[in-house]
Amino acid sequence: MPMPRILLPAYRSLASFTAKRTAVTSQSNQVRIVEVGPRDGLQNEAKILPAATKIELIDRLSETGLTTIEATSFVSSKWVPQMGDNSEVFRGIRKVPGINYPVLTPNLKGFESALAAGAEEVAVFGAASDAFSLKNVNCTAAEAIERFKPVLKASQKHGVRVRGYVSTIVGCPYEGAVAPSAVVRVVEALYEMGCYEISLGDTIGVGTPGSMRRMLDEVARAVPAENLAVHCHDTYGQALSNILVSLEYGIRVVDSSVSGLGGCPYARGASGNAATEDVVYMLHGMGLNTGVNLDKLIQVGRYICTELGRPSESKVNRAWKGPAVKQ
Ligand SMILES: CC(C)(COP(=O)([O-])OP(=O)([O-])OC[C@H]1O[C@@H](n2cnc3c(N)ncnc32)[C@H](O)[C@@H]1OP(=O)([O-])[O-])[C@@H](O)C(=O)NCCC(=O)NCCSC(=O)C[C@@](C)(O)CC(=O)[O-]
Repeated sequence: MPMPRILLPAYRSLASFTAKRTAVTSQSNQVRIVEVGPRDGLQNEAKILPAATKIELIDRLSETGLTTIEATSFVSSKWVPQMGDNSEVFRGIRKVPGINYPVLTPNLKGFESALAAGAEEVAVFGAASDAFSLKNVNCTAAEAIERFKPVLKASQKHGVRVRGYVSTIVGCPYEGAVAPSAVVRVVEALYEMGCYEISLGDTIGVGTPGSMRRMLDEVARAVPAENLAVHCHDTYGQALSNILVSLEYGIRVVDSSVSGLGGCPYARGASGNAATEDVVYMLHGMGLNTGVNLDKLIQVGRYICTELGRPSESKVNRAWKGPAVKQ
């Protein structure tokens, strides 16, 4: 039977990983959501919430069935004041067994502070474009990779898992379109360095299914799909479509932010992530399992939006009339 056209790119990209394919196929109904609202969401909100509210947000998210909740970032508070209470927040949250609470660490100093606060998983964050990297972490993309090496070394010593991010995977706010080969370079470097998963960030949400496919055609050949995640901002309203494309490639980890909070303070014009409520609604509607209780998640979205004094960016949240509505 001829393969449906929509599945062709996924088939091609996975074909070179025959052994891995079995694993992907056997888990293909399970999608893991990485909730980034408390970090990516709140780092870009004008209103800085008290640590107690952030802790309450994370504790409520822990009740929804999510298994990964990015809690905060150990970056300079001069650069990102919204995350200046990182240790207090991380120490204050209830650590539910079975849930990972990763934190961002740009360098060894951040890693050491995260470790002291009790972090068991960290994320290093690189970029495919130098101009963005310079604005974000004050060094080029290649220099950032050098800063990660001691972090990876220390993490191995302390048994801490490391996730990697690559920003500007299809477009940079300062350089424009980004070549897939530039993304591959950073993804490969992070993978070879020991990151267990690499999240591909469309930082300013300019990607379309076309540019995502062109990028994934090359990236999914370089690194197995089971080690990749996607992180799609929704600036141009393309996030769900781009996530759908990533599923075709066998990717089963999706970053999203409750009620679509946030963005990156060093990416001009970037809006929030794909809203977790919208992502979960779409995935469940496709028969995929996330383990997330959508009704509980909706309530958390409403809670944090009330605290921030702004409406939810999630269409599902705004429309939600209760779990009786058939998806
Ligand atoms: C990376 C640095 C620190 C380099 O900043 P720098 O100025 O180049 O660093 P430095 O090593 O020269 O140190 C300067 C000062 O910062 C301190 N410092 C140095 N490191 C740390 C640290 N870890 N924690 C706390 N303080 C730190 C250091 O101690 C010193 O303090 P001083 O002597 O002036 O008092 C800075 O550029 C920074 O913090 N940038 C923040 C970047 C950021 O958080 N961006 C947002 C997250 S990335 C993102 O959102 C994208 C993503 C992941 O979501 C994916 C996507 O959407 O694409």
